Amino acid sequence: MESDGAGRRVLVLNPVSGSEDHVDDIVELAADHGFEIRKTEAVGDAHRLAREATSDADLVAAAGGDGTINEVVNGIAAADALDTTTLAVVPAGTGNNFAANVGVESIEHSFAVIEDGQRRTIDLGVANDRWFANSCVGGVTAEASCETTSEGKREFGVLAYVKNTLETVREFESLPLRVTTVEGPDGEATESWEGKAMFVLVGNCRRFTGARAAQANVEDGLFEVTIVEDAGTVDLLGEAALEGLFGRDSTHIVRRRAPSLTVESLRDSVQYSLDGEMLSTETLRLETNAKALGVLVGDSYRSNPDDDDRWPFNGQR
Ligand SMILES: Nc1ncnc2c1ncn2[C@@H]1O[C@H](COP(=O)(O)OP(=O)(O)OP(=O)(O)O)[C@@H](O)[C@H]1O
Repeated sequence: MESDGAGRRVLVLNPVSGSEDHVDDIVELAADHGFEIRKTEAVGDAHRLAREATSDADLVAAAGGDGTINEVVNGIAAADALDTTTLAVVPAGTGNNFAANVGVESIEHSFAVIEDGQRRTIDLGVANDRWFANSCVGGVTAEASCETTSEGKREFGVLAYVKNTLETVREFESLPLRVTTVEGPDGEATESWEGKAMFVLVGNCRRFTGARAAQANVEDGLFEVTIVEDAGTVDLLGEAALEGLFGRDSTHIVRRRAPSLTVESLRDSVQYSLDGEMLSTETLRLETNAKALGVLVGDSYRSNPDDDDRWPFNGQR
């Protein structure tokens, strides 16, 4: 039921995300919870439908995977309605990374969160002129992300992520890049890294560590940046080699925290994946927009995951 005093509720539904068997359940639950339902029919519809919805709805739910959420966030931003809109997520994609990171476990659970969840104001990222909620990844990961298996998409650690990606790619050329991170509020210095990278992983809501815990601090105005350097002739698919590469003593991983950064290709255009949506460019400028959007979150969401998790920056690893 629509709660007292609430404005209109619109649910943008991608009927072809994930295993495509979610439509009936979501339509029924959404109607029970007072939502008007707008189904997408093609790529780009979720953006348009969300943009249109903001003119008279203050709660917009995105039902689909990370790509659908990305379009909905961009639609809300295009309507200049980030300040006045609350986003809810109904996980109906393959990996549902963003939903997991904000503590939303299933379709049924998402409607419980819509009624009783907490509203947190989270950071969003902007990459050139496109918004993203979860992560921006460049390099082989981006090119391979559409081939990644659903099981692989649920693996969160950088080790599993990189291994899974490399298994889907036979030949890979590393990227000559310059990554310049800008100084942050907690003493982070402006730093420039230049070299050959296999991956550049920029997490807003998502972190890429050796651990499986996936949620980054999404209220701190900072990205968590992980550069995986080209490891040369190592057999990358060997488990032991990967442990050596990406383990705690690794010299092949560069980590930074920064409110903004620039990734410049020293060769051709690079493919980036923004929450799974592709962008190709030579120069990518990334900025956090601190506390940009209200999102309904479940109980397992942590405003500061470092309080109960270990992260390389807090000196515990
Ligand atoms: N009706 C439609 N027909 C075809 N494509 C659509 C339609 N509606 C949305 N799309 C596109 O489907 C793509 C994939 O959707 P989405 O990322 O939400 O699901 P997924 O890939 O199954 O899940 P995840 O990204 O969480 O792994 C998006 O790029 C979106 O633009």
